[in-house]
Amino acid sequence: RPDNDLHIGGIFPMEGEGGWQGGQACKPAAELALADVNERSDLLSGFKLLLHSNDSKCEPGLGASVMYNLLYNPPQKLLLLAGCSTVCTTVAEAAKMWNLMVLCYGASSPALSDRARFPTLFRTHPSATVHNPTRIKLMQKFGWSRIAILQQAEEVFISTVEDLEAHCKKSGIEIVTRQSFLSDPNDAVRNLRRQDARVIVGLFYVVAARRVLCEVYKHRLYGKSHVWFFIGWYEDNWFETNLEREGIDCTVEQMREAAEGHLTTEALMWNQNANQTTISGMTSEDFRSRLNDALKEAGYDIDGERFPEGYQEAPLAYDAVWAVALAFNKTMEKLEKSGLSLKNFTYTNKKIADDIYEAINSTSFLGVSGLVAFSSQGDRIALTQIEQLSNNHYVKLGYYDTQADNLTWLDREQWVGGKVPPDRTVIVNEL
Ligand SMILES: CC1(C)CO[C@@H](CC(=O)O)CN1
Repeated sequence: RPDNDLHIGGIFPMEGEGGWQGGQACKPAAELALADVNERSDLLSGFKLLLHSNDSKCEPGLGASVMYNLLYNPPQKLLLLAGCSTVCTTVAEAAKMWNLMVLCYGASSPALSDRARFPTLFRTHPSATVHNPTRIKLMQKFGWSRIAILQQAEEVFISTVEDLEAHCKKSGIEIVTRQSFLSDPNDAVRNLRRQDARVIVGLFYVVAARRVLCEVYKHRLYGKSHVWFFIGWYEDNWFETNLEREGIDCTVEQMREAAEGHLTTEALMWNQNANQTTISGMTSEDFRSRLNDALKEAGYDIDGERFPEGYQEAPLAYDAVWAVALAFNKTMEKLEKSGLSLKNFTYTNKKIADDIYEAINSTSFLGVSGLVAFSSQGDRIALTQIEQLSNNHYVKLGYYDTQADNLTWLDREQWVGGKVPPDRTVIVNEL
């Protein structure tokens, strides 16, 4: 092998039953970025970045064996890219033993924000807790200080709720009840009615969300006296599809009626300013058309049935490769001063690993996913977007920059009863 190649490992969830198969769009996106950074003569001074990847199926065990094979088969790898929270947890917990940085492009679990367990983890995918300051900001904007929480009993939602509770406590927002369910939300929704919950934050995967919405319809926990916060990364028509297949005993009309007016929050993964040139020279829309071509090449049909999973997160994988290239570039410049290069890295060389860590830690560039920068826990710092479902389609209500505490509001919200629903029963004294 020529010795001016720098090698990294890539662990992508391509197929598999459970979890997220986001590697389908994220792997092509990462490969686009590799081609782009290797084109740049001003990056990596003559070295080429090569990606060696395998499928984890979003299974931690398979992810571990893929990692083992990447590490114990030449050439030596300098860093690992990975997707899926479960796989990133396993890979990032082990990687420190080989002094390897791990860059996760598809991991939302709040548990990963832990430098003690994951000292070399960085992620271009924001943690699920990124929604919480936005939820609080909206509650303060609409004067809601009495809320309820309904969650599915899954690790990512349990730790997100713990973070939300801490934010509520700090902001003086009372949580009247926190209901959780494993797969049948019936009792939990009934308890919300009993507690007269009016503003409810819902945290569950999309299949559970359909079951919740039908129960909400049955218990009449919707309309002019209730506000729901749902997660914003479900498909746009999530509340009216798969009803038969999943045994939902509500009609499309009933689901639409119950869903009308709900709010959603989500992390922004595509740079909003569509004609802003990013570090690669592309705008995010240029990236979209190149990605679409690459996906068609790979046999996907982005207008039809074979839509690739991970399309939404593809900018995170593209920018993860740029973050690696820029960090390696910075590290090479530093190493050259002492006559060394990244070719001197070995799995036992903590010194060079620390240089790479420092370089990634100080990342700051405009990527197709927006500004790429990491918190001290290695978490992606990201903007969030707020939408509302009005007449069966999502309307953008605004954006929130947590770091700057800046809410951009478009004044498009509509309320079923014509005014902001109160967070509790209001007793009107007849004068
Ligand atoms: C927004 C979503 C769908 C959250 O889960 C991520 C996958 C994971 O955390 O395992 C991918 N992106």
